[in-house]
Amino acid sequence: MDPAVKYTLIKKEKHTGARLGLLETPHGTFETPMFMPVGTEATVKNMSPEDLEKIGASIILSNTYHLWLRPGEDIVKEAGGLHKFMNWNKGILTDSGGFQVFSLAKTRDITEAGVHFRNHLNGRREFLSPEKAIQIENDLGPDIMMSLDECPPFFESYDYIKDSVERTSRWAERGLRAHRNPDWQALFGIVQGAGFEDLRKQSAQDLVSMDFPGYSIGGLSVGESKEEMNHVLDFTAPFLPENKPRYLMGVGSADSLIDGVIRGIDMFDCVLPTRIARNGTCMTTKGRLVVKNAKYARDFRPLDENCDCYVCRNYSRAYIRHLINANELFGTHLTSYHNLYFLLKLMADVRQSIRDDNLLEFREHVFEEYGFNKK
Ligand SMILES: O=c1[nH]cnc2cc3nc(NCc4cccs4)[nH]c3cc12
Repeated sequence: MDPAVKYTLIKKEKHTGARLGLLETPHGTFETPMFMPVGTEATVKNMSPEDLEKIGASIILSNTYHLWLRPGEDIVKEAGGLHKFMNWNKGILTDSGGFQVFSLAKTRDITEAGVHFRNHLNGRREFLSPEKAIQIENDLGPDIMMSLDECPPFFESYDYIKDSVERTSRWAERGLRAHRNPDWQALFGIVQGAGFEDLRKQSAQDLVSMDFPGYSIGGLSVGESKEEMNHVLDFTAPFLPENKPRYLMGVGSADSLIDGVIRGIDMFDCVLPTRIARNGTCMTTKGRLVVKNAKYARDFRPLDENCDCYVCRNYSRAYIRHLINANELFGTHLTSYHNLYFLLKLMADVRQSIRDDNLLEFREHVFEEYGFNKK
């Protein structure tokens, strides 16, 4: 049986662990490394599918937790699945809900069977098991889906993390058994283990022994420093097979994306570009620009003078500032469009620097110009 998703390693960058790859999915073949915009409730906020296509988005995310609670996976299934429901014909990946339960739900209790929590919308008691998460993702119909895992606090005790890793591995096994559509939906295992090298190794080895078509590295971008995240990636990525995609969950700033690619990561997602856009903060090649700031009231330059996106070619800081301050939805559309373009363009430049074997020079340019070296 053909796997739902096939990764081909095209080229290794000469001086780092970076890889140029191709990810074949039932909805197209896409280049990696890639950034995946987040569309939590079956829409990338303030963006149309046409605009997402225009800026080069290949795979977008939606969330099992949110769509299960509202509108219900049954409605999405009846619509013909997520691609039809949201009119997106390229790749879709769903997270499994565990992380959202821990970051959104009120009161939650984790047991071997699964996680009990109160629905953040109506306060009702809910229960999510590894099997239930897989059933929801099978019904939603994404190309790539995640096993139910526990994303523990990064600074928990060794014993807590060890127990959590072992339960996450048992849940991954249960998810594999419950998965109904392995020929057109690729189930990824999620490696946990916080900052402990031996637990990251144990988690990776458990999941690799189950032969998933791809692996996520979870438990990061949860408040630890960028140095700590990079250190965990240094020793975790090599535990994963070279011929499978590696997905770092929740990472989406220019510096972290580049440092993740250097350490062998192929796929990234983050709410950051669209979340900060909603309060008028823009990513630019000269650092962050808070466009609602009064100093831009008469600034008729584009958000970013080095950007060739539709927004930067047609609208000024003064106009976008006005829209954001007037709570005009078009304003957040423009800032969201630009921020997503910025990260997708950055990843295109990263892929080119892998082809040219000059990723470290590109990193230096970005860190210097975009202001990441400033202490
Ligand atoms: O271990 C994980 N398992 C399943 N999903 C995740 C999603 C994740 N997203 C972040 N960080 C990005 C954030 C988004 C919102 C608050 S933090 N870290 C994450 C870790 C996990």
